[in-house]
Amino acid sequence: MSARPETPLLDRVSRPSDLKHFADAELARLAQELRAETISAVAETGGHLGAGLGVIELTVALHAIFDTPRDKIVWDVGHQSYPHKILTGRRDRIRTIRQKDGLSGFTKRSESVYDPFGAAHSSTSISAALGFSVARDLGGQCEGGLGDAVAVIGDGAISAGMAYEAMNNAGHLGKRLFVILNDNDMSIAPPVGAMSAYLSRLYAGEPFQEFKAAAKGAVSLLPGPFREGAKRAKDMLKGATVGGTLFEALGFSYVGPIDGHDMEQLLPVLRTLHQRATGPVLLHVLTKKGKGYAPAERARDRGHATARFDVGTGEQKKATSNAPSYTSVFGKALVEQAAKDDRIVAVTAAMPDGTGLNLFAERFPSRCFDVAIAEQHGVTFCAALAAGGMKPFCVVYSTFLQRGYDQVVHDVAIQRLPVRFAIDRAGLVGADGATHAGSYDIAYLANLPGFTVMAAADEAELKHMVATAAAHDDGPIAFRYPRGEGVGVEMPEQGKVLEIGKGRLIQKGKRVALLSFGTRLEEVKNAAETLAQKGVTPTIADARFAKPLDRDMILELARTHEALITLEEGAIGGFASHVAQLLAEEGVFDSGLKFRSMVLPDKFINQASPRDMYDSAAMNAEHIEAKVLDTLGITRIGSLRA
Ligand SMILES: Cc1ncc(C[n+]2csc(CCOP(=O)(O)OP(=O)(O)O)c2C)c(N)n1
Ligand SMILES: CC(=O)[C@@H](O)[C@H](O)COP(=O)(O)O
Ligand SMILES: [Mg+2]
Repeated sequence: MSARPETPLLDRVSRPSDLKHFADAELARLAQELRAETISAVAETGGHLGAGLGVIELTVALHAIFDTPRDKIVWDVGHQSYPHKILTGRRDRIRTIRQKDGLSGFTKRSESVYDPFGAAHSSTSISAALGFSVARDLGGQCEGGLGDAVAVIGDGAISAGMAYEAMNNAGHLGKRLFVILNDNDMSIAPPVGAMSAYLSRLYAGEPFQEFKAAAKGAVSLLPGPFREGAKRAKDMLKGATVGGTLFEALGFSYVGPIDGHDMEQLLPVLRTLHQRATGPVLLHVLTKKGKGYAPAERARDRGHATARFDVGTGEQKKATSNAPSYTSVFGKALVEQAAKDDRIVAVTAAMPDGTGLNLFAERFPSRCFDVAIAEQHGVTFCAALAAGGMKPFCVVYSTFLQRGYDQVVHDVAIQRLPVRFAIDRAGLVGADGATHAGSYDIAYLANLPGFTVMAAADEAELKHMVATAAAHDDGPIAFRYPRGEGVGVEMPEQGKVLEIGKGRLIQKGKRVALLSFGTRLEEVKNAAETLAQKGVTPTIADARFAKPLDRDMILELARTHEALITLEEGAIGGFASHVAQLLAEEGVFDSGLKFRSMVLPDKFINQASPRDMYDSAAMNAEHIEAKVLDTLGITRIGSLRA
């Protein structure tokens, strides 16, 4: 472990109000200490590094000028909030971030009064800040009080429609509200789209340099609101406003762009805005993702997310893997299918690397579309691609597909369009916690008429499902697979097209049948080994499909066993509900089948390792074993219940 940095000024900060006693030069030095502390902490824990390093100065300046927790700072996504957490009384726990029982990697209301609004999915901050402003003006009350509201939103996050819905509303209402556009010209990958190009144009011209000089000149004159300084500051705001920006058309005063790492610009400009704003203001701040830590600045993703690392060298401490990741298996399998069929196209919403589509983009650049953070648009775009005779793969994390659910129902399912949904990060994902859990897709897709829903039990199955989806033209089809590496099974040369609605028998046993949907199958096999030592040999089946169900196989399992237990990495209302519905309708319960389901519990599970999270969900091998024994009346499971 590297030595902790010397932080004499930061050591004097236990809450943001302590910053009020610092002179501007001290605030600038404090920012450097905060940067060193952030690097040192993330080196120990891993996590989102680059975004936080890019907003160090902004974080200090906001807390020095605004009055939190009365004023509400809403960090979009929240992955850049580590420095904010350090300044807001959580420094002593910052080295627990993203760990079991530790701080969340995002802002979280239950964690601190200084996190007025939780996040993790992007582009919600302006809506939330506007809500606080309106509540304030209507006399609302909340913990910490209600003062100003400040949304800090990145250039990536501001690509999403929701941000414009909020600005449209805010511009109309005209209430005092601060939006800080943190423009580092990066999303997770380099940003794409016309909006990104537009933002670049805003700072391509000269005003930036003029503004810098004006801001520096104003330092000695501020803060007296009615003295010469005020006049200079006001002139500065007027002069900096680039006429005719999109933001002005939406009813905001646009200010900037300013250098977000230069406290001599940030402090006076923010002070001026704080003193004088009467309506919605958008301050455009230019920053560098990963700022101040060379390995992050150099990295392709600017240190967006990192494993634990050595501070001196920047070398990350990654565990070696024994099997390929599901994501890479998917990426390669899709390239193989696309090489045979030029109607296959692929769509990602700002996650080309995370979804493995980078491989596809390299090979078929004209058939791969990064639509930016715009899941809703991405889904409808795919629907029309399908209507136009293409074979679109909408490749998305389970949790982010939630954003596009109406589009899934209205544009895809109702029109029965053959969009292929490749759903990565299915189930519990680990360090990102509850906001990123892929818990709901089985339930929210399998309830849609005409949808085919599959889950891969291992990486070979995933390859087959890619082939199956490519071949499936009869309506929408989805297949899900988890974060992380596969189980190390032998990989087939070719993906084979699976028969729709047919599962597979893995092991024939007696008394109890374990019907698994997805990658719990490995845990089921492990449980079966231990059960065998206790004289119980379960039948094991892989359902493959939650919709359509393999009715014949399920009814046969029910007919030939005393007990049937389903398993899935999803919330209540998914695969098990469909099986239960089938069994009920077929009258199977009338003859006394013992039916149990192992689903995610009805609670949000905080971050931990995936294994620990499945432990708290009571869904690992030992829980399966206990469930079998309990169901068969062999022993009770009390001690293993979640
Ligand atoms: C709805 C949604 N889609 C995708 C993501 C994944 N994601 C997290 S951060 C991020 C990039 C955000 O870029 P930006 O807002 O510019 O912030 P920066 O990291 O550059 O500071 C993405 C795509 C998300 N959190 N939410
Ligand atoms: C903040 C955010 O939403 C992403 O950075 C997310 O943490 C990525 O998750 P993976 O590490 O699973 O790609
Ligand atoms: Mg950015």
